[in-house]
Amino acid sequence: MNTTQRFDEAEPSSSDHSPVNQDKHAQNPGLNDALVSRPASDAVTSATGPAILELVDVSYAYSKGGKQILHNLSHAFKPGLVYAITGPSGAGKTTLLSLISGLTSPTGGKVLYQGKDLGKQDRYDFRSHDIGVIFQSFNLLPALTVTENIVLSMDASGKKFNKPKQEIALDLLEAVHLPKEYANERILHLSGGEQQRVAIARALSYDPKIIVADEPTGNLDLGTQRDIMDIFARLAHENDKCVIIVTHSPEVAQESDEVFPLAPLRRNKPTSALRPAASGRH
Ligand SMILES: Nc1ncnc2c1ncn2[C@@H]1O[C@H](COP(=O)(O)OP(=O)(O)OP(=O)(O)O)[C@@H](O)[C@H]1O
Repeated sequence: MNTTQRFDEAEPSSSDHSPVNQDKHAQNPGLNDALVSRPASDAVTSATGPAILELVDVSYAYSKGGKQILHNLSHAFKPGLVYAITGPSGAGKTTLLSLISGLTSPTGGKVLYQGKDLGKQDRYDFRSHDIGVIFQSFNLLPALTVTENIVLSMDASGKKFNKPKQEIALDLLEAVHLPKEYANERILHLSGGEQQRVAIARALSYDPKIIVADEPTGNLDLGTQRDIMDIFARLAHENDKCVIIVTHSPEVAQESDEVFPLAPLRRNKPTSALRPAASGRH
């Protein structure tokens, strides 16, 4: 487990095209196939390898009000693990997710992606290829169908895929345990839990290395919550993704490999205590 603090704000990204992700236009290797069919015994983890994302003395103050939210946070996020960012309301969890996903830049310190300063990379490119974000409100387009929502993200990524996007979308539905009959259903006709699964499928559609989710199990029943967590665990442990989840749920924190608790800045100084993986897997 982990103890830390928080950070950042929303400003346009700089566009220094660092050669960070050399394979970003490579063919999609078929994450969905692996996620559907790979037996648990084949689990792969590179959790002992280098960090894919790193916070280095990250601080953040919103320009409006100037209140500092995060102060000198440092932490390494590795592929192959599920991380839970926890903390009371207002501690800065969503702010931290904005920094990690390149939506905002720290006002102090750096976020490194594959060892290089994210602030000096093309953050649009990062967001459309390298990180999949699952928002609390899903952010799906209600007038479009399930498949159309997924394919839209694939189109926006500019990646080449090794089979038709519609087929990949169907495989992704299977991966998130949504019946294929839902493919042509409009988003508005789906329940909250079903929309959450579509949001996950969409985030996976261009095979990002990092997946972040803001309260992905909020308002879901326990069975659905467990299933969603199982999907995230398989993405990390079998597909070597770095999964970062913001949650208020003790169950979700318990099922993650590492917990990164944020304390409100005014009350507590930054800390760096880590909780060991719940399962002892790593
Ligand atoms: N755009 C903004 N401008 C100024 N202050 C903001 C802005 N967005 C958030 N804040 C403040 O930053 C602090 C952290 O907000 P944030 O949403 O990151 O917390 P959180 O831990 O995700 O909370 P919750 O669990 O309630 O979602 C809060 O005090 C909030 O009022």
